[in-house]
Amino acid sequence: MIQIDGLSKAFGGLQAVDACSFSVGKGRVTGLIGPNGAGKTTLFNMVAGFLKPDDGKVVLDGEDVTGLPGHVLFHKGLVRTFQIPHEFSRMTVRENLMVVPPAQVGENLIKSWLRWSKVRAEEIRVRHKVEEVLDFLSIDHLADELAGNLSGGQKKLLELGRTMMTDPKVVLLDEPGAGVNRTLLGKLAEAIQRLNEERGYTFCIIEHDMDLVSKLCDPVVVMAQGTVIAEGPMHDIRANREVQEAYLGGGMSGRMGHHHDVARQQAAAQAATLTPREAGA
Ligand SMILES: Nc1ncnc2c1ncn2[C@@H]1O[C@H](COP(=O)(O)OP(=O)(O)OP(=O)(O)O)[C@@H](O)[C@H]1O
Repeated sequence: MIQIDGLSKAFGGLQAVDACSFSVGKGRVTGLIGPNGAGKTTLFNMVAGFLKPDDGKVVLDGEDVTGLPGHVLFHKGLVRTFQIPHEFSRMTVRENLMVVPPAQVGENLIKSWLRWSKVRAEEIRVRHKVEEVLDFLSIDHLADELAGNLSGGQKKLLELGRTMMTDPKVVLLDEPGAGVNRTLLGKLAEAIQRLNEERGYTFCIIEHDMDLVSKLCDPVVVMAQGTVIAEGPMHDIRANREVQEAYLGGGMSGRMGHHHDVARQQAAAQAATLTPREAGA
């Protein structure tokens, strides 16, 4: 689905992403993990068209899309979720879904604004879609709530809902689990799983919560210092010595020190330890 080939990006003297290559397979949920500062977000920004790579290629469904801007990729079915913009917090959940532009918008639709019947038909289609998304994510009860009043986890569900409005082919999720309580985390994970299994969505997910990664992602790609150091099922990744060293060595000190938080440190510690189940106990 997406081939990332030798992608590189430097910021001044810092090589944030360094000849990074891997694939995101169609119909899979690929996890992207690695210590703080490994280059994951920078890589995502290049794949989603928000940052121009210095070198390398991004191929989407056989088409070279390197350096194409985000809105062009969006129309090709590749979307990246973003936090709900500040100014949308005073709109309701339903309104937040209504205003997502359809991915296939083109001149026809713009012209059609002159033709009342087509406008009506489009509005009815969008309204149906909104109700369907609210129902799928079990957030119908929040439809008239202001987005600004939602909890962290509810906001993530709404972000996923906004993505669903565009019927994407491949979705890049940047830390869907961050700041989400356990109950909503289960709901979010289930929604991602169902979108993948029932609707064929392909996902690539950056995540620090290793439980969530084990539950959702196969394969898992590990980045450290801008390159891919391991790739495979989570079970193998946890046992991989180079991965353990990346987390315990550079990961928690030195160049990576731009932000630390407890969850990330726990995730790093977790990645380096076999759970009893995985150790065969
Ligand atoms: N716009 C920028 N200008 C300068 N340096 C940057 C910029 N964006 C990222 N970096 C640096 O590039 C390196 C990779 O950062 P990136 O955010 O991609 O890592 P990450 O793996 O996503 O980390 P985290 O898990 O902490 O979010 C870091 O050292 C970071 O400080």
